[in-house]
Amino acid sequence: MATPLSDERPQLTLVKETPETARVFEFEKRPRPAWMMSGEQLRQWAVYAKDNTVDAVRFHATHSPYYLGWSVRGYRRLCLRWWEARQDDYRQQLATAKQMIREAKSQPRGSTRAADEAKARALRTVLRAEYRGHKRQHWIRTGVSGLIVVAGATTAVTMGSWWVQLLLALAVIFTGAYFGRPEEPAVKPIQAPTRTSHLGEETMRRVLVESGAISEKRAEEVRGVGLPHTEGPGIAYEVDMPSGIPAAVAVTKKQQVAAALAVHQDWLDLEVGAIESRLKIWVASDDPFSVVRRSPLLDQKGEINTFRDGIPVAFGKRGNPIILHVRDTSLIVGGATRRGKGMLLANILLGVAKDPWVNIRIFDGKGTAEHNLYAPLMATFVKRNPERLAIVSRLIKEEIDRRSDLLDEHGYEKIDDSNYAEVMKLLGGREVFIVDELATYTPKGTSRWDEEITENLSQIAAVGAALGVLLISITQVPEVDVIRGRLRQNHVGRAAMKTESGTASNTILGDGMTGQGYDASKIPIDQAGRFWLATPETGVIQGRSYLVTADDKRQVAAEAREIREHAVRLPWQWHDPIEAQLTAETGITSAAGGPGGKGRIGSAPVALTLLDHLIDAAAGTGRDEATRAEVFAYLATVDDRYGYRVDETDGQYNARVGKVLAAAMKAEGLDIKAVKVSTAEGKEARGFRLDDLIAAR
Ligand SMILES: Nc1ncnc2c1ncn2[C@@H]1O[C@H](COP(=O)(O)OP(=O)(O)OP(=O)(O)O)[C@@H](O)[C@H]1O
Repeated sequence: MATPLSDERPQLTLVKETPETARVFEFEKRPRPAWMMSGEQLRQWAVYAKDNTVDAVRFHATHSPYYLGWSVRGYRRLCLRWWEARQDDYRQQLATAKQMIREAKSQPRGSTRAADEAKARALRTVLRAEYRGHKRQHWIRTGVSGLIVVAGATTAVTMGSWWVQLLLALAVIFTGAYFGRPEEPAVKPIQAPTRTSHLGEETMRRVLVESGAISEKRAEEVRGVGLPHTEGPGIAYEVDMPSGIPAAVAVTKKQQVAAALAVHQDWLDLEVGAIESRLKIWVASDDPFSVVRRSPLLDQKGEINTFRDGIPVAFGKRGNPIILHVRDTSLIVGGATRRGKGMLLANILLGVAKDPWVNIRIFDGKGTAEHNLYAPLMATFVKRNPERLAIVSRLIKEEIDRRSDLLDEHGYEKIDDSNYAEVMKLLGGREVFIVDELATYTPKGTSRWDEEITENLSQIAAVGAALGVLLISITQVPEVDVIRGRLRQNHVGRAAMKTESGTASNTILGDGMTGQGYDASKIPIDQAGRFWLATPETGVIQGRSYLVTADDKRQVAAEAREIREHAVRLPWQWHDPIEAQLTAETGITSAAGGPGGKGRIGSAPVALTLLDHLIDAAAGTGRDEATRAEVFAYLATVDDRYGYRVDETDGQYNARVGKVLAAAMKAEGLDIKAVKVSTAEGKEARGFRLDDLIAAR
């Protein structure tokens, strides 16, 4: 018995498998517009369309004076076209035929001349006939279309109602306007707008999402507050973050925000606004420190009260002046060589020089001529003399005690704006005590007095400010053995010019500052004078000092001299207890730079080398370089061998002192080559650059 076929077995068939029917391509369903699907949407659409129409009518109505102008231009263009069509290029062709006749006539008599002339004349005749025909045709076409237009218009005007006339008038204007459209687009597209110039709500949404401060789905919740507006060289704006997200989140993403805006993070300010969720942003589309600015003090005449008003020494990111209150913040300025420490000091000096109540005392450890111009104003001015610094710093410490007692005796708690004038008279002014180049004085082993100097300066920095004694220390060697821990800590204000390394930057600004983004080693090399400043009043900010030229210094020194003379505050006009004591102890004064007026004083000055003199000579020109002639002239003031001899010609003099200099340089082991420099008149000459000389030191 045959077993029944199991269900699982495939059915056998003799017919080949039928191929699958070809798939019909399926279109995606066409989406229907929302207004078709719902009455509500349709009503909205109608309102929208109506508003648009009203807007369009209003816009075009207010622009009708333009369209009338276009229309006039359009009809003029049509007339020109009509005239050109009438001429076609027959005139040109006729002119060519006439030229051909002239050329044929100019040929020598003969068969070719006659034949060429005949051919040209025949051509002219044919062209004239064709031209006449063309003009006739043109007139007929003009006549017919003109007749239709005139008849139609007359009928419409005479028989049509007012709206037909209106339509006709509009058609006339429209036709003219159409042909009279301006050839250039009326509004030129703004040229390559920078991304930052579009700072607004939309940009901020994108930027905050791209920087990772908020998620994409919350971007719509970012709201602009007020309008983006220009502030200094950039644009300022405020936005409210989505609820629950503090603005501080965006502030921590400064680098990413800067990247999203396509700017450097130094060109950007991010701050938390009046409420936690409000973000204040300021951004420039270019480096705000790439410019050089002049001190506003140079235009200010008369005396200055630096205690009350401070000194504008630099400009900030937004072009705003950075005011240094030389009042209760001792300051340390550090940075690599030629990076602008001296320029910041020059700005401070502009202010204090014109404040008659400030006793300026400078200990210049570099020994250059940088401060010589101010010498006549200075209560104390000494170059490279550690022993004298040790004495003066001790005397200033004693002066602090004297001041404290005096204030106490007279019932003053401290110096402030209300008692300023009386207290100044009582104390004999404020002290601004500047040590320019700590490395000459404080590192271990530089002199017998290094410990004493470091200790005295640390104490003055710590307690002096409250009693009107302010210390400003400068160093190009920001290393811990130069600015020993206590000395640095006691300087409340710190300014770091470009440094060689992040460690050097931290030595000035404080440990861990690079980690927070305050790294002076990252300051661009081509922006001398730029710095990070940390003071209690300013917080940590960036700035660039104003440029002060040698001429500016001269001008200010002269003004300051008058101001101080008038106020009876020039060094010899008032009793200075510190200089009196110093003279008693050492037998020599250093008021106004001492007897020579250049700060070279004392029984044991650091011996000045030839290199010191060369540096003085180059710095003294105000151009940071000196020609050989200028160097010789300077050396002649310190060494007789460089002076002119009787009967010596210029050539002989130059040859002789050139040899003396070469021999002296060799003896000191100085290997500095004379290079091309500019003279004061801008010509070329051989000489020495200050940078090279300082590098040699
Ligand atoms: N704010 C500034 N704007 C423009 N140029 C500046 C500025 N500051 C400094 N410079 C330029 O840099 C040069 C060096 O500046 P400065 O003499 O102040 O440096 P320094 O750090 O004191 O040098 P040194 O190491 O010799 O003490 C200046 O001669 C000037 O040309």
